[in-house]
Amino acid sequence: MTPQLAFRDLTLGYERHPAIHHLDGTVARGALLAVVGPNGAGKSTLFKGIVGLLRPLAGKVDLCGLDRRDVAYLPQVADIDRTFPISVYDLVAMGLWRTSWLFAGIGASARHRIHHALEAVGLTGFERRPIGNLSGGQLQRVLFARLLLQDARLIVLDEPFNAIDAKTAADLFGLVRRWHGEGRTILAALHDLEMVRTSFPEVLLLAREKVAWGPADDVLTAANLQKARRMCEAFDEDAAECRVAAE
Ligand SMILES: Nc1ncnc2c1ncn2[C@@H]1O[C@H](COP(=O)(O)OP(=O)(O)OP(=O)(O)O)[C@@H](O)[C@H]1O
Repeated sequence: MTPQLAFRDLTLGYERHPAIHHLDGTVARGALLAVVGPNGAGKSTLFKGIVGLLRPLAGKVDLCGLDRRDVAYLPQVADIDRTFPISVYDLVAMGLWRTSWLFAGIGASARHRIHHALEAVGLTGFERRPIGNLSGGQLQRVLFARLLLQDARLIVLDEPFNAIDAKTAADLFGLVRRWHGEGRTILAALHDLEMVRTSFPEVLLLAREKVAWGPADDVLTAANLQKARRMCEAFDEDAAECRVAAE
């Protein structure tokens, strides 16, 4: 197995209070990994650590030689400021930042790619709409169009199918399958365990630390899920500070 991402004794947290403790493990190149766990288990925190929005309190996230620009991130829709005055077209075009210099303008080939990305998510005709006027599902489609343009090797999706209808979820999961078929490495935080069981070969069950990691059927047992719930409920929000790695 060729590793694409590794956690090495990784501790992440806020104001030095740990939210993820001493996580170790390796994600293979081309993996399709679901990250599951109760509310507050640390899934979003882990993803923020992977994409560099959160600096480890201890340990390390190893991208195994990948440039950060080769990592694409879909934040939770709730984290997006929908009052920001930007059109669908411009938000999707931001997916090209790796290849286009934003202030240089967008050329014909880039316009073509944006058009195709919007078509792929079923939003042709929405180009000039401000994002504040979109439904939750439409906004999620726009964010997937942006991911399409990013063309990243490692894709991190935080609750990509939350609060959207079944048709939209199925359409967007079709894109995830396509990326998986192209050999990209995908991590997705999910609450729908049925979807995880049927569609994700590998699962990491988190409860502030690793509860289990492996094939879905081995990880999603009643005993493991109960253990994760108990661990989250028992977690001390004021747990001792972790020393910063650099100290
Ligand atoms: N910006 C922040 N500042 C302080 N604490 C935070 C911050 N963001 C998250 N936390 C805390 O870190 C812990 C892990 O939160 P996180 O959002 O990673 O969990 P999650 O598994 O993604 O939860 P959910 O399923 O509800 O989205 C929680 O106790 C949360 O309150």
